[in-house]
Amino acid sequence: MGRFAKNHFFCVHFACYREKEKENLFTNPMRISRKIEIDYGHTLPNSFSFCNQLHGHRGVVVATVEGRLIDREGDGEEGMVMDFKFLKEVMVEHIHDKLDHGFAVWKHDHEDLDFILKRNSRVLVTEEPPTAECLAKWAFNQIRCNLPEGVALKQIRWYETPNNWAEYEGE
Ligand SMILES: Nc1nc2c(c(=O)[nH]1)N=C([C@H](O)[C@H](O)COP(=O)(O)OP(=O)(O)OP(=O)(O)O)CN2
Repeated sequence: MGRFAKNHFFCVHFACYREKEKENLFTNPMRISRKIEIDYGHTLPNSFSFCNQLHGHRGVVVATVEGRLIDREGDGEEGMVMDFKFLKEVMVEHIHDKLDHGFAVWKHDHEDLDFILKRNSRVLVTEEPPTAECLAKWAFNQIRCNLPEGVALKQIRWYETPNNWAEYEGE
């Protein structure tokens, strides 16, 4: 192949590659994550450690969602999976505002439940002991159905402490 032909071949292929890349940017799904912080109390009554005490955490919750980039020209969310601001609003309404400064208590922990229900107005009664695992699952189910069309929840990561966390990705 001559030099001109070679250059032409390269340019055509490069242009196609750039077009494809641009196309993929909007058609391949991408993931974004948002973090919120939450102060809550809990107790694990059957734990063999100090976790069986009534105690509190500053939890950190990270939601990861997946979707295709919005390509509607002029749209405020153009080039985004969804605006971080809207993801935060969903997390605040359905996770933070249900537990922040409240207490998570296991439904079978009758002794603590009786006391906490008398004492606190914000109580989350859990199906399982309120471990990081249980709360990650709860948070997942809280926001799963509250996301915009075309955006799927992929994971909730629940940090009980800076060193301990659980991840849940649905069933
Ligand atoms: N698998 C799980 N194990 C434990 C949970 C849990 O939710 N899931 N929870 C606890 C306790 O509630 C406690 O909050 C964790 O205590 P600890 O391990 O002491 O956490 P720290 O980050 O303070 O520990 P460092 O050793 O200082 O890092 C227990 N287990």
